[in-house]
Amino acid sequence: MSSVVVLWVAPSPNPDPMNTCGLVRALESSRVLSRCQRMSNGRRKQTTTTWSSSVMRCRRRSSVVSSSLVVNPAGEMTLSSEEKVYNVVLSQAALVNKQLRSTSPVLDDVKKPQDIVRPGSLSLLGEAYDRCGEVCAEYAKTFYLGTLLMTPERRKAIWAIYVWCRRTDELVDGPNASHITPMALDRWEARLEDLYRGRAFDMLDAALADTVTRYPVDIQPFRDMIEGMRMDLRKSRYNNFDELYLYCYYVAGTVGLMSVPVMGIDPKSKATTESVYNAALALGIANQLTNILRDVGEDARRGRVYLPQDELAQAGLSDEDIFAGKVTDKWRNFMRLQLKRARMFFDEAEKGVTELDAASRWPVWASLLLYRRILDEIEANDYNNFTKRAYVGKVKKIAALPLAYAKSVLKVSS
Ligand SMILES: CC(C)=CCC/C(C)=C/CC/C(C)=C/CC/C(C)=C/[C@@H]1[C@@H](COP(=O)(O)OP(=O)(O)O)[C@]1(C)CC/C=C(\C)CC/C=C(\C)CCC=C(C)C
Ligand SMILES: [Mn+2]
Repeated sequence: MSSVVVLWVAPSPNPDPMNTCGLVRALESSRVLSRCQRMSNGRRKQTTTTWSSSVMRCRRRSSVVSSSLVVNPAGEMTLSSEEKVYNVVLSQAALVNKQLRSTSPVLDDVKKPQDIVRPGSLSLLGEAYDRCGEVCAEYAKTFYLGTLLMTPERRKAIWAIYVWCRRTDELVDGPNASHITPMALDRWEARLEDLYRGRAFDMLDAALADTVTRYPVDIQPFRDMIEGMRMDLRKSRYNNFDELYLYCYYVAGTVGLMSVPVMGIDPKSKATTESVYNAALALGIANQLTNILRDVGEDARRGRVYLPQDELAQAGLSDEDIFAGKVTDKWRNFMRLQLKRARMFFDEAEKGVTELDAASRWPVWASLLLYRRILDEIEANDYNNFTKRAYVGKVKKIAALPLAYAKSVLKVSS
């Protein structure tokens, strides 16, 4: 298990049972707040941070240097989502440390024995990966183009992961979504466990089964993504940012953790593996927050509000305002803070992109720049995310690609 040291911090004499810690003050003070950052050996050091969440404000309210604790709806102190997720980051980083940063031959060059002894299955596997590439090209053209810069082995592995994620998302978001039950998700998870044991159900699973034998990709983020889909089935409101953070980790932060072992870390990088994983997690969270802010109206029409209820209340807003869909000054102010937080996660992510293997940086930069642009478009729409979909036009999209390329070559962050 992970070596994270869970600091027990005495609860404040007057804990906030509703966890109503808000975003405003957290953002105001985020640059000076101390955050308990973990070091690669599992110890922690105090450092200044730009991260912000209502959780942090709770920590301060506890009048301690730092706490990993929040108060749950039953009024009990419990580990914050950030802390729970960090345990996954640590175990994934440990797994990768063992393999990616060892002096063993580059994984790309390793021929798996079964490829040599079973040539028949090799071509089947080849077909499976090709199909993954086609699906990827169909659903995410820009991203697919980016993967073409990667080495052939890495590109195929990323396609296989992409396809598994896309299929998982389609279960709850696709045309058959209304028939999906928790039991169906249990079956999907059983299939995942099987493929990790080398027993693939279909050819797309077979591609992933092969990928996970080639790269140190832990199963936990995959399980967690399925958990996120379960959460989506049973929950349509989020009391606070801590709850939302966990959801964002499940459905998107996991993608970052799955991808880095394949994309690789620059052998010249001085960053800790853990910090790169943290950045990958941040990019997933940033993307999902952006997705949520873009789709407020669309989600509301499905009866869903992914915005933290306590922050809405603090802004003088409620679900009714969202269903009414009127852009008021209250809404604009609320949105400004939400955008600010999403941008902070993008900033955190940027620090890690430059540490990735050179050939993997471009698609990540492209995806980061393009997704972050959606936030600018929400502003340009005067925060009307009820009836206008923030969209990055083709010209802007194309213009972002050489910029992404330059950033990946020059190894700079903005
Ligand atoms: C280069 C790159 C982007 C690699 C990721 C490849 C990959 C495996 C993607 C899978 C994405 C996927 C299908 C996820 C399923 C859940 C889901 C749909 C999440 C939402 C994505 C946006 O998709 P879309 O706009 O199509 O949403 P709709 O379904 O239409 O609503 C998400 C918002 C999140 C996806 C999360 C990422 C792409 C995380 C990327 C992070 C990394 C690749 C880590 C990079 C490393 C460092 C160090 C920064
Ligand atoms: Mn979706």
